[in-house]
Amino acid sequence: MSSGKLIVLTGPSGVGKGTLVRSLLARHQNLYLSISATTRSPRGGEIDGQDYYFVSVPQFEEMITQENLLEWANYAGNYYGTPRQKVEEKIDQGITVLLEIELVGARKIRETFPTAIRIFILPPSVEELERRLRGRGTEAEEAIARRLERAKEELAASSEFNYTVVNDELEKALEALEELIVNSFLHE
Ligand SMILES: Nc1nc2c(ncn2[C@@H]2O[C@H](COP(=O)(O)OP(=O)(O)O)[C@@H](O)[C@H]2O)c(=O)[nH]1
Ligand SMILES: Nc1ncnc2c1ncn2[C@@H]1O[C@H](COP(=O)(O)OP(=O)(O)O)[C@@H](O)[C@H]1O
Repeated sequence: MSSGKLIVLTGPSGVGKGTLVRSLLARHQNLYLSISATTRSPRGGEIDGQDYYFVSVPQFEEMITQENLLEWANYAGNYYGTPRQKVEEKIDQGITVLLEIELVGARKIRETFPTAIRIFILPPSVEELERRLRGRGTEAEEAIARRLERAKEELAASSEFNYTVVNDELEKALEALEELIVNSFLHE
């Protein structure tokens, strides 16, 4: 059996990564989304072990020390990281794994997992990105400002990725992503 693929999705906060990933998983039951660990507080409606593993800073630092994370980063004041074991298990089983992670983590994966396909999701414009982020209504103004600041750095790095997809019309962006993922199966 051949190994599963690793697909990395990165893009600024508010661009629609979560929305796109949810739709992809609904349409393709054979994809596995890695659940990250984070020290950020859960948002209303988020479930521990489903959206994230919500952990304390000492717990997260222990995961780093024990080398339990495939990659990790500090983003807008909180730690985020990919638990290693599950991802490796799924790939060994021939299952395609999605990581939805920020830029520092995606760069790390490029080094440690060079066969990963790294896709950057772009907004139609910075104005629209800001509208989506505010429209989501999940962050306080200070957190929005930090995310927008970080968005500029991330957008400037989009050319480092294997592919970019503009999330203007959701359905079109989904089709473009599906195409890239399906192609990754064909070009072994
Ligand atoms: N490096 C890394 N980034 C992650 C991980 N999990 C989530 N992120 C990224 O952390 C950033 C903040 O995530 P979150 O607080 O859920 O906010 P949102 O993306 O605005 O909904 C996003 O860019 C996520 O893609 C992870 O395991 N590793
Ligand atoms: N193609 C799109 N057109 C308009 N709004 C979108 C589109 N994709 C996502 N959104 C909206 O933008 C907001 C941010 O999307 P979300 O998936 O939470 O982004 P991210 O996970 O990248 O931070 C949400 O309110 C979502 O419904």
